[in-house]
Amino acid sequence: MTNNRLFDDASQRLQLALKYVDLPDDVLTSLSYPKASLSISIPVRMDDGSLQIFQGYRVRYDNTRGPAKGGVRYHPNVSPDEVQSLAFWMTFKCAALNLPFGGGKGGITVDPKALSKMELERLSRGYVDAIADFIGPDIDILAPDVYTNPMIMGWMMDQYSIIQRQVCRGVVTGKPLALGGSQGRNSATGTGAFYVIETLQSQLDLVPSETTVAVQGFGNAGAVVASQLAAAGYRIVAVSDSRGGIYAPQGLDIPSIRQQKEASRGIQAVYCEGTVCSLVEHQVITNEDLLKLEVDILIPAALERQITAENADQIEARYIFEVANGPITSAADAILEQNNILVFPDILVNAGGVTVSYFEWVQNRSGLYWEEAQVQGQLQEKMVAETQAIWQISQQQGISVRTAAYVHALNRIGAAVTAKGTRTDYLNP
Ligand SMILES: NC(=O)C1=CN([C@@H]2O[C@H](COP(=O)(O)OP(=O)(O)OC[C@H]3O[C@@H](n4cnc5c(N)ncnc54)[C@H](O)[C@@H]3O)[C@@H](O)[C@H]2O)C=CC1
Ligand SMILES: O=C(O)CCC(=O)C(=O)O
Repeated sequence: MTNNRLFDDASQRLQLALKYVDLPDDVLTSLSYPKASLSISIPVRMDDGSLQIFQGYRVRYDNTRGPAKGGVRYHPNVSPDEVQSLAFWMTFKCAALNLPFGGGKGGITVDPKALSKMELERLSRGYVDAIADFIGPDIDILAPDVYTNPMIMGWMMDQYSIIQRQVCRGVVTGKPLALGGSQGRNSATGTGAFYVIETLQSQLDLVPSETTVAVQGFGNAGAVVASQLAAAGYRIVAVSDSRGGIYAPQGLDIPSIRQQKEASRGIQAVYCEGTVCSLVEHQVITNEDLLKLEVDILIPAALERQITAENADQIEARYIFEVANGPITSAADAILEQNNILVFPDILVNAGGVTVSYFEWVQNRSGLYWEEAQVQGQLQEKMVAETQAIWQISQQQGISVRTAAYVHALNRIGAAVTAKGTRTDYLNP
């Protein structure tokens, strides 16, 4: 059965994992609701002089292990339910990677492609004006997510600094380098996912030259993991963006697709409108077709709920690495498991982004900036260690890798919740 609320579905993963941890009921009780949720209206003066009001949100799901941390999404489908679910996932992601953060997330219901750059800047600054009392370098730290980027993070950091009357770099990560961003943050989500796959290469019997890969979503996360896998010799046979995709069994030329895409052309246009790549024989496919391809590795890297009870039986991949947040519903998980398709979960696979965000926050606070090699080295170290730990839990306890990742995260969150106690302990010792 499909849950209508994304959050109900998300919290099922927690219920499953609770069977494999030994934690007091207080832990589950305190993780059942977000700590705080904010809904705001953002008035924006449009270029034509009219006034438009946009709806925005920020949810602080949990902050037991540290300030809340998570991105801001600009998308027409952003809703309170989606933002709360994304903040919930951030809580477990930060714990799975042992980052000293809780989980948060934000969003604005908007189609950013329909706004001019000036309108986008006014919207982003308006969002920060409206949530300024709710965020801060020790409270809740913003970052990029779908359809937001370093330029927007720069505006947000600047607006917060204007409000505080001091430069506040640590309130936003994923900033441009010129404003205190970190080397490697822009590519960190895809690179982190690549390290997860690389770490499991021998356990999964992956020989790069014989391994085919399909990637749904060719943005910050998807394009980077596709590039890294292609550079390591994997055969990327299909990629897509919001307008659809392309499939070439002999393999696609990822660097030239990236180049064209960065020049603002859709994926299909790269091949179909006579560019450098047009000689490669290919088929135009839909996003739904891409998911059903017979490939070794499927990487959903776009939005949530792409693989559901309706299409899970048609998935032919051997392994799925979730680079997007929440691309598989819990009902689909059960079907995939029955069909022996191994799923590697979002809270591990896409955690490279928030890991380098943590490095950025550390650099901002210390005032000491790291070389690219130091960032990559520390990212790799963390991704490898936590991937191995989660894989081991999964093997030892005979549970899915997703449940193992939740068990791993829950043990850390549980220790913090227990150590902190609740205020009622003082009243009723
Ligand atoms: N940017 C980051 O650091 C992180 C992102 N993620 C997750 O990765 C996923 C992608 O995010 P980003 O790459 O940052 O976003 P992005 O805005 O850079 O790219 C999104 C990509 O998805 C495509 N897309 C949009 N709707 C689609 C649809 N219905 N079907 C297929 N493709 C579609 C877009 O055309 C674009 O290529 C999201 O689930 C996000 O939450 C997770 C961790 C960190
Ligand atoms: O970099 C961050 O703080 C969070 C990125 C994010 O939103 C995510 O991991 O889903």
